[in-house]
Amino acid sequence: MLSLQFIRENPGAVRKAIGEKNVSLDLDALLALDAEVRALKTRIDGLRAERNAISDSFKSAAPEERPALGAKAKAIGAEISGIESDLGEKQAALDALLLRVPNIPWEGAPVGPDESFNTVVRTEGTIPDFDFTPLDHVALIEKNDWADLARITQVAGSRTYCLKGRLAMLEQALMLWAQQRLAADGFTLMTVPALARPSAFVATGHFPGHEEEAYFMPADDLYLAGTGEIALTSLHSGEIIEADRLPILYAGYSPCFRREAGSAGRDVRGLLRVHQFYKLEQYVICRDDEEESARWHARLLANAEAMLQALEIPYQVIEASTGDMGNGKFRMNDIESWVPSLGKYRETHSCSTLHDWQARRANLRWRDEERKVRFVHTLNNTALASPRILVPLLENHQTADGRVKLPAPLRELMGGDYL
Ligand SMILES: Nc1ncnc2c1ncn2[C@@H]1O[C@H](COS(=O)(=O)NC(=O)[C@@H](N)CO)[C@@H](O)[C@H]1O
Repeated sequence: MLSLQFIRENPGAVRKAIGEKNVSLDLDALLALDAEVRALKTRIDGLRAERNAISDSFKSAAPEERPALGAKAKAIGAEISGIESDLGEKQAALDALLLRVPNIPWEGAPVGPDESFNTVVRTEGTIPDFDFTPLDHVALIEKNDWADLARITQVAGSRTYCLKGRLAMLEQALMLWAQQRLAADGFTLMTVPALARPSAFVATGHFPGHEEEAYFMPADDLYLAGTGEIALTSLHSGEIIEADRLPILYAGYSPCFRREAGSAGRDVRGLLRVHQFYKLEQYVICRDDEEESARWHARLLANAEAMLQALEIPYQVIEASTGDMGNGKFRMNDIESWVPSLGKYRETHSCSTLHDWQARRANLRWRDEERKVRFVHTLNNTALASPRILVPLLENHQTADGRVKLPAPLRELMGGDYL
């Protein structure tokens, strides 16, 4: 969310962001509502002042004047409550529109309505040149009995899986390895719940707009989050964080649930796109300073790239277009990992700077050195998301005999050179 003051003072920039991010929002209607709300508040203030003047004069008024004064004060009170109910409705309508105002994208973002306008920033790693016909991850799994991808669906429905044996162990080893790396880098590991209130989805910007992507439990008024970002963004809601506690660095580990409502027919084979997965999330709360946010964006991206380099997975870094980055983002870089069986790169990480857009929605504030209370900045990036990361890992490291050679950092944890 942007501040009303910023919107009033920069309507052109906001209108441009609405257009470049393909947001359906009538800014003129928002500004008109804002003017009406301000006019009603001014009117109420005037009437309250008038009523106060009457009550002040009441004491010194002659007895015969008092009934008329009382009647006037009563009439003013009735007029105020009439305006207040109108104000309440208009304020609610204004608040709903404010939640839809997109963040201003950084000037380096490719301008375009969707991911086809994303650009490749850099490509790292060597795409494997197999001297045999490589298998895809499903064939490798079936050959080695590393998961159940079929019978489990009679229990859990489509887009579900059950990792088995060494592959199940590898997922745990990968997560521990990534958690240890982030802990060594100053991030506090947090195992956060997927259960979350609707307000937590509003805070991140998932709601309004993406309600159909989340599983909902009406009896509890709870949703299942698709990312640990949701719990971490609202964890400190309502607090005023002291300057010396910033930056707060969390490594949020959680199960993630997504209905994939809009993905019918896409990635239906295997582990790329499932309803329940596990993610280690890099999350930063820092002071509202654009340079500091830019430094953390680079750090979160570098952390993820370093992991992919250690795992010897070829990848490319993507600069997200204005239409692909989403409402709340100032900047988003995805990392796409090479999937041999598809002959292309597929997204495995997503790194975002949001400035104070989430902080305003989550009421996340800090007290600066001059004791001024301000909204913080938030950032997030995937550290590892499994089982999707297993797809490039298995496929890039497969051998002619259908085994998988483990990248060096995992061999000790996995007790051997091969999965
Ligand atoms: N349905 C899914 N199945 C498997 N993995 C998924 C699914 N949806 C997302 N992911 C993984 O989770 C990563 C992050 O998802 S994201 O929506 O792009 N971004 C976020 O959730 C941010 N909080 C950064 O992690 C993706 O890059 C992908 O690796």
